This record gives sequence, structure tokens and C-alpha cells, in this order.
Amino acid sequence: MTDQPTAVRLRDVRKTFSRRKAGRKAGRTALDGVSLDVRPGEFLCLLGPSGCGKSTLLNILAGFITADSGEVLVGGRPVTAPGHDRGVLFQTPNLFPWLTTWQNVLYGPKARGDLTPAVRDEAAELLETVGLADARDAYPHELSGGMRHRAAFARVLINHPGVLLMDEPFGALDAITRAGMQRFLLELWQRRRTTIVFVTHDVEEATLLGDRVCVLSAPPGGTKEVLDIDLPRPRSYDDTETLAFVQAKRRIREALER
Ligand SMILES: Nc1ncnc2c1ncn2[C@@H]1O[C@H](COP(=O)(O)OP(=O)(O)OP(=O)(O)O)[C@@H](O)[C@H]1O
Repeated sequence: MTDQPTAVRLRDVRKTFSRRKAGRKAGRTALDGVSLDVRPGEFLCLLGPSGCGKSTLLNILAGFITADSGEVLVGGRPVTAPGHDRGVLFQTPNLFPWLTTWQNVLYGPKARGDLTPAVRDEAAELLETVGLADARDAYPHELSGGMRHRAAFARVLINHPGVLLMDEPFGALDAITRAGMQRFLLELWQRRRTTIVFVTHDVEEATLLGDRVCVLSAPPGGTKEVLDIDLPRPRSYDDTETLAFVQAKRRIREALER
């Protein structure tokens, strides 16, 4: 049997954070054996109870921290540090407050000495795509929450990451803005088919967005179950009221509670 190509490969990933407790060394195990393959172009949601290590896993994939043991491959290469092959989006968009939308988007190419006319054209196109063409000269504090998220998207997408790593990106948004961002993300993914690993603790969000949902067990996290969401694409928020959606959501909730 030949191996399927994988965009992300995790094998028995473990991580314990050490800390001092009453003068003695103690440890908190965040991940206790996570194994998972993410296929190229797949939208994979990571779901689990609070503290099960979702952000830890994402930070390991991003290269911000290292696993104690196990295999962590992105695009077939071991992750040893952050890199432009992975775009990371957090709950709080990390835009530079002293730069305009346009300057924020071009920050990566500029830092790499890659500010060509073609890249500028692409930045302009991306700002159109994310609906921020009119806000190119605005500073982050002049943008709404949703606009800041879209600017952060454009800033990541200009680097053409092979994998997008998203850590509860819409968790802090109000319900309407959040639904708008979910729609935006679905449309974007439908067009670009970038591999996405999306952390959420919201079962409905995972059902709406994911091709598959990886449910992590209660802390310390390990892979509990991986479920297929075989709802038709393209999906929209209206689908959340269909019987098939409600059934898929129930299957995930049951896996979470098992
Ligand atoms: N830098 C750190 N130092 C020490 N412990 C940490 C550190 N980062 C995370 N932990 C611990 O690791 C465990 C997993 O944390 P993590 O943030 O990855 O969970 P999570 O599933 O993302 O939680 P939530 O859904 O609440 O955001 C927790 O017990 C947390 O306290």
C-alpha cells in the first residue's frame, strides 16, 4: 500500500510544559500522543474541550514551540521553526498598529526583499478580494473587528502559505460578524483550496466549515476520533438548518461527550 500524500503529518506528538511548584519541578502534560494526517486542500477542524491542547498543537505546527517527542511534518518537511509555508491567524488579528492596511499586507514581501510590481498588483487584488480596497490607507484602529480579520487574512495570503493555521480566529467576534467571516472563509477556501487546520470549540462552526473534524480527548489531549463531514459543498449558513447538518452536528457532539 502506498502512502497518501499529506499536507500535515502528526505522529504520537507529546508535549509537557515544565514549571516550578512549591520550589519543586512539576510538569503539565498538554498533549499525550496526537496522531493525524491532513490531506492537501483539506479543511480540517480541531475540536476539543478547554485545555485539551488545541492551541499547543497549533503552536507546534506553526513552529513557535517544539514537541517533546513524535513526528511533525508540514509539506513532508519536519517543522523546526516558523516559516512562510505556514500562515497563522489568531483570535486577535496581529496587525502592526503603526502601519496602514496596505503596508501591513506588504510587510512580509518587503521583509523578504520581494516588493516587485507583481507583488504590489497581487496585494491590490487581495484587498479587492477581502473587500478592503477602500480601506488600504486606514490604520488598524480605524477598521472594524471583521475588517481587521480580513486585513490579517490578506497579509497571510500574500505569502502563499501551503497551510493556513487558524486558532479560534472568530472566537471574539459578535454573532453577525462571525457568520460573515465564516462565509468569507468558505468562499475563499472554495476558490483557493489552501489546506486549513482550524481550531475551534464550537461544534456548529466545525460542522459548517470542516471536511473532517479531529476530536481531541479531555486534557491531556490525544486523538480521540476523526469524523468525516460529508455535507455537500459549497456550504452556507442556511445549511445549518437542514436535517443533514443537525445530524452531523449531533455525531460530533456525541464524539466529544463520549
Ligand atoms: N506556555 C505554557 N506554559 C505552561 N503551561 C501551558 C503553556 N501553554 C499551555 N499550557 C497548558 O497546556 C494545557 C493545554 O493548553 P492549550 O492552550 O493548548 O489548550 P486549548 O485546548 O487550546 O484550550 P482553550 O480551548 O481553553 O483555548 C493547559 O493545561 C495549559 O495550562
